[in-house]
Amino acid sequence: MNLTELNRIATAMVASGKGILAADESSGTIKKRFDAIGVESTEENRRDYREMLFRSKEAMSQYISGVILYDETIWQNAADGTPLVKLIEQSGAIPGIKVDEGTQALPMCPGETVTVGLDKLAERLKKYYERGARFAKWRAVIDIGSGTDGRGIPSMTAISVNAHALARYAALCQAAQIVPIVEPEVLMDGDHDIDRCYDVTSRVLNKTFQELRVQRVALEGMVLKPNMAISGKKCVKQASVEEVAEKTIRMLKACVPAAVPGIAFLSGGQSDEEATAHLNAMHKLGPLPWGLTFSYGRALQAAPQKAWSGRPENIAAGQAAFSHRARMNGLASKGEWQSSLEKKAA
Ligand SMILES: O=P(O)(O)OC[C@H]1O[C@](O)(COP(=O)(O)O)[C@@H](O)[C@@H]1O
Repeated sequence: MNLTELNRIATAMVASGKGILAADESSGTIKKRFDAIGVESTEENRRDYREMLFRSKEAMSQYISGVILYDETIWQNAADGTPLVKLIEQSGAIPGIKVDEGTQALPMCPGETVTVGLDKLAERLKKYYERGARFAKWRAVIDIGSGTDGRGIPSMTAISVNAHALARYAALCQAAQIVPIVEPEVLMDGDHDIDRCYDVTSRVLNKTFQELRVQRVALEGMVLKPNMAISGKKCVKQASVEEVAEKTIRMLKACVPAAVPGIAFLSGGQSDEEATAHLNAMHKLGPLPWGLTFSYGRALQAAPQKAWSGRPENIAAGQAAFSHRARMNGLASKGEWQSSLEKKAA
């Protein structure tokens, strides 16, 4: 393992003013997104849509540091035969790959899951590296709620097995000279308040870093992709932007060692503008010990998906919508965003 090189890539992934495009929706998730805009989820439509994003010159060259791909996409070529990975590289961004294989029900823990995909991972990573991937991603999913048997979740069992798998994955990545994005997502579904999210996320992060240490993962060669400390979607009292920023930074400072080069948030179902405003507000609380940016899926893609709607004549509009969101988030990653910039563009 060349840790200097892993650290160089991890640092580039969270460079100031840039962030990560999460375009790694699995087949089920992209179908849901396409259903919402009335587009059939065929291999060609998925390719055309993603090609549109990767050919968005302004967004890709100025505001996007890296792109997380799904297995299908990393092997796909653009309509003119250029591998999509090459389009990303040519724009100056780093290609990455989602390597988890989704979740499975966790035995003895009703309503909870464990993320799978460790079998043969070493061999898969080798092939992805040869294809150009320089980082990878694995998402663990932790739910907050009463649980199907009323005992309350998450259980320590779910937190522990997911942290163990994340660390196993991260160690395999580093051995393959690939930077692991470690993503323990605490879902914002439910009616819990921000303080419950803060407590659960803190437990999850602490356990994850404990496992990373036990399994000898070099913290200097990884990126963390966490959720923010935020109110559940159905919570009657929604925390303000300032409260989300203040509690998220307090939580991360308590749980994430400064040796980690960067943190890149998931958007988790926040609206586009909320996700931008929260990241921006956090930068007002600096200086921070790590790079802090976005790795958004929905909050970067909802607008371009709508503008495109599967029509070739809408490609320019889709790219303009993507470039706008990328620019807004790029500014937020420096604390330089203002809501008036959104209105101006509209
Ligand atoms: O399709 P999956 O595997 O459920 O992944 C869901 C998505 O969640 C993410 O981790 C975060 O996306 P969001 O910003 O939309 O929450 C993406 O990288 C990924 O595409």
